[in-house]
Amino acid sequence: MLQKLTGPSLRVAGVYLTSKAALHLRMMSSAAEKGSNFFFRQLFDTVSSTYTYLLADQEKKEAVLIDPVLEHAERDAALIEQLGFKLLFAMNTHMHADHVTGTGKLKSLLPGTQSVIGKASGAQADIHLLDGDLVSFGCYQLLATATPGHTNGCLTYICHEQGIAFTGDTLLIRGCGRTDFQEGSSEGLYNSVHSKIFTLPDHYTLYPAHDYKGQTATTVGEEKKYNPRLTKPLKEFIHIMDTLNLPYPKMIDKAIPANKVCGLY
Ligand SMILES: N[C@@H](CCC(=O)N[C@@H](CSS)C(=O)NCC(=O)O)C(=O)O
Ligand SMILES: [Fe+2]
Repeated sequence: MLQKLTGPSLRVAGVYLTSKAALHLRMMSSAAEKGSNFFFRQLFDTVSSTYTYLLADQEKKEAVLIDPVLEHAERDAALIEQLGFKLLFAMNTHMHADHVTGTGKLKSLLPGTQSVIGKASGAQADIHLLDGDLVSFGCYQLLATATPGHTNGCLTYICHEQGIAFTGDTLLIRGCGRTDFQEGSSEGLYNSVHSKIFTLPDHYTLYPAHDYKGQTATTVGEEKKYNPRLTKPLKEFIHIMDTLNLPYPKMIDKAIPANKVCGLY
């Protein structure tokens, strides 16, 4: 289920929740104290070093998949079926440049699944999210939070009930997404991270879309202290980003047109 944040709101960790969402959050906090039925699995693509995340409510059996890779759509669908979950949403954090998304293929492998991406990405999908939209699965919610900079349409998905966030390529472990293509903006990325991610509680665990060194997760507190780029003043950050000299992603000319149509090209 997709909800919009409207009406009275409560500020929690730098974001505004409607009174309904805030009530839900308080209910979930007490549920977590009693024991959680939250399912979490981090999956990996060795070719593009992409992480895919399967989240589910194990009682209600409703699941979401974040940043699936086309070549692993069968693997992911088989896992979801084995676990008895219903995949509600196959979601992207942004329009990827380094791999083709599996969202379109998952829709045909698991009928009833809806594809989801940020509206500002310019990509096709069943559901286009705006900043502040809530994506529900079972008794859990992901708060879509606009974090432009790596691309215009980048979203960070925050699950306040679990104290976790999926940062896509906006914030990588001890790094961040490059800003030299897809309408990238170093200043935009810096502001997104400082206003939307570094304002979350220090203990929140952050899961990126990629890691190239075998690292799996980080926390807000760690990145605020040790991120070698984002701990610097804005001017220095922009200089770092301007002089990264990263090679052009090998798949970009194929991936972007394919990802505009959910990987179905
Ligand atoms: N070599 C890889 C691409 C590596 C790359 O550019 N990664 C992106 C995220 S995927 S759009 C990035 O933002 N990297 C930042 C960094 O500091 O590494 C390929 O050819 O696909
Ligand atoms: Fe990216």
